[in-house]
Amino acid sequence: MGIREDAKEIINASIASALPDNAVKKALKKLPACDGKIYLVAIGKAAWQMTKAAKDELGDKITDGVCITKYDHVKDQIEGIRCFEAGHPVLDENSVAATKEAEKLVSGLSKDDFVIFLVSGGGSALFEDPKVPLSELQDINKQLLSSGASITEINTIRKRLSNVKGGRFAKMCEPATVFSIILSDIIGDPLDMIASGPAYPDSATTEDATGIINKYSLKVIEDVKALLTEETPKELSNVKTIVTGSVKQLCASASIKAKELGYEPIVLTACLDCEAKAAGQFISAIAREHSKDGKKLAYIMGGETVVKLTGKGLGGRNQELALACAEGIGGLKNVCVFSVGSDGTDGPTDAAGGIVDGDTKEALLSKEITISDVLANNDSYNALKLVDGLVITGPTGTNVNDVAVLLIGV
Ligand SMILES: O=C(O)C(=O)CO
Repeated sequence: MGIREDAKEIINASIASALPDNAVKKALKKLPACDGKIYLVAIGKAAWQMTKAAKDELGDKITDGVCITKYDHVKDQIEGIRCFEAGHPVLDENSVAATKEAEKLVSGLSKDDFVIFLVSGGGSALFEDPKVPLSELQDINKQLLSSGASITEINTIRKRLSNVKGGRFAKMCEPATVFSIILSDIIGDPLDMIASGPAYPDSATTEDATGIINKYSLKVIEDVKALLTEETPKELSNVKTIVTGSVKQLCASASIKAKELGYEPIVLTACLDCEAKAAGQFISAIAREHSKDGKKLAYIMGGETVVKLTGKGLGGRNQELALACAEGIGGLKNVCVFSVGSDGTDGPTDAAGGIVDGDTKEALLSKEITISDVLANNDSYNALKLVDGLVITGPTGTNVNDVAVLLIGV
């Protein structure tokens, strides 16, 4: 089998291991006895998959439920659950309409009732009842997403402009108990930041929020500035939280599969969070150093890089990482690098990420395309498409960050 086929096996195995089904079922076995009714609200890119697992586990014990996920992520109807699709990475009117359904579901509950709240990344855009006009919030989200701000910084702002984020959804559920199961897609599992923490006390402060606006020179209206000075709930007494899945698991599975395929796996980090281009350059330096070692090696990195948009092209952080790497590994015959998002969508594209090898740079040059120009225009999708460099998985049903692997053959 060739090195690219090995790469594809590692991609499939690591994503499959990060599916939330078993984790959700296991967590629900810890659900205390309930004297009232059980409701379900699920948000995020993995919401459908998590809801399906919950329904399989609890069946008719769920009185009613709302599942909100990204477009094309509802795989089928789930009996007794209303599934909605909405805009991501920037929210839209469907995000707001679906969120209103969830709000209605949890209003007027009793202290004996339970809300099973299934949270996954992507929830910030999909689950929203804005405190500012939708168009204003969409504009701020676009500015934040292209600024190079980290997800923690982005969500610190989002929380203050929302009626459901930053612990406020849990407040709406009072006096019912919220049983929150969180699939982590942020490095270090900061529970208040994943999907902007609708059921977790906010650790960030108004000073943090204002600092972020200044740091990235964001243009915001006066109403927004005023909201940033309002504090979010710092304590919640009705929430029990279980965190499942993470990028560490994604890396561990990549490592197991690589070993099975005869590579010596080296997990370098599960918290890669620099600029995508820088990560690609770094990985290519490792490739140049070790490509002549005469051993099959697999360097594994998990995390979530960032992209500071300078151009108008199409791409995503994983595709940029892979393409940046292609520049530095050009000519190395025994090397392949991929970077994929476990959710199956990288940026606003239909690709999960990118895959490159020592021939990629030459293949692009033969089409008069230089990698530096493509990166300057953030157009990695269109370049990789021309050289069989896209990894397409479709929506995977999970969301636990990204994994990048450098494979060195003999
Ligand atoms: O906030 C989100 O929606 C994220 O994707 C990070 O959890």
